[in-house]
Amino acid sequence: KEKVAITKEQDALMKLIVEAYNKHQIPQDVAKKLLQEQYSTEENFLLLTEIATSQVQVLVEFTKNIPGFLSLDHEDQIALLKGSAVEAMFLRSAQVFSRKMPEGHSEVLEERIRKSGISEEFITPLFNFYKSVGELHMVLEEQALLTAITILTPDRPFVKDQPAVERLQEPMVELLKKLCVLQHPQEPQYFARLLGRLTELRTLNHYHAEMLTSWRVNDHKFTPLLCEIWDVQ
Ligand SMILES: Cc1cccc(C)c1Nc1c(-c2c(F)cccc2F)nc2cccc(C)n12
Repeated sequence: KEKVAITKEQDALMKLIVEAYNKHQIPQDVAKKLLQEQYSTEENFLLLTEIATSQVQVLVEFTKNIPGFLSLDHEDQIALLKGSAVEAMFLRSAQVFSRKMPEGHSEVLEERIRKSGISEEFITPLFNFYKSVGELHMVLEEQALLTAITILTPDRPFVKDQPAVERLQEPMVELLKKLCVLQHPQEPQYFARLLGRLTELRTLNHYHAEMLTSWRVNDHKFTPLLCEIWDVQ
């Protein structure tokens, strides 16, 4: 059985990805509002809009720090960001929700999400996904790599040079595979379970698009950044 070891290059790549992933957190003032503002549906939706906007900013900054991303064709960079934003945000919010939240915050956030005018048909898959990510107990390196792999998905709409994106994604998948073997030796199928989450993520794109439309129909206001990344309004 060959010894699985991380090469020097892989270790350097991992450090870059984790550093980028750690660099950007949701601003503290938004997290503080989570506990202070009152609970009206309007207030909750405004708060979620603020969190979503800061998550898009965090996503853009993280993506720019993925080695090689900025050397891709500029239109492909935009296509990858727009194509992966929902999945990357679900992943990050699932990780924040299931792990990073200070005691009791996740209950408050859950309450606000449930009382923000979002239809039940979206709430259920959202929390099912949060739960399934929480159960994986991913380490930070796995979270950061999985997010980078999601962003570097070659077959997003309008991506012209897919092989160039594959060349960036491939080494990350290889590295994640090794990491899973090293971090979860007693669970040989762990890597497959992680990739299974990516498949589940893709189904959430559909729910998110429906949710955006229903919000627009009810004349909910978004921020310019949310309008830009999801081509609304
Ligand atoms: C921050 C948040 C956390 C949990 C659930 C929700 C609904 C939100 N908020 C939004 C999300 C979103 C996200 F930011 C992360 C995960 C899944 C998401 F649906 N997308 C959007 C798009 C327009 C407006 C908002 C309020 N919004």
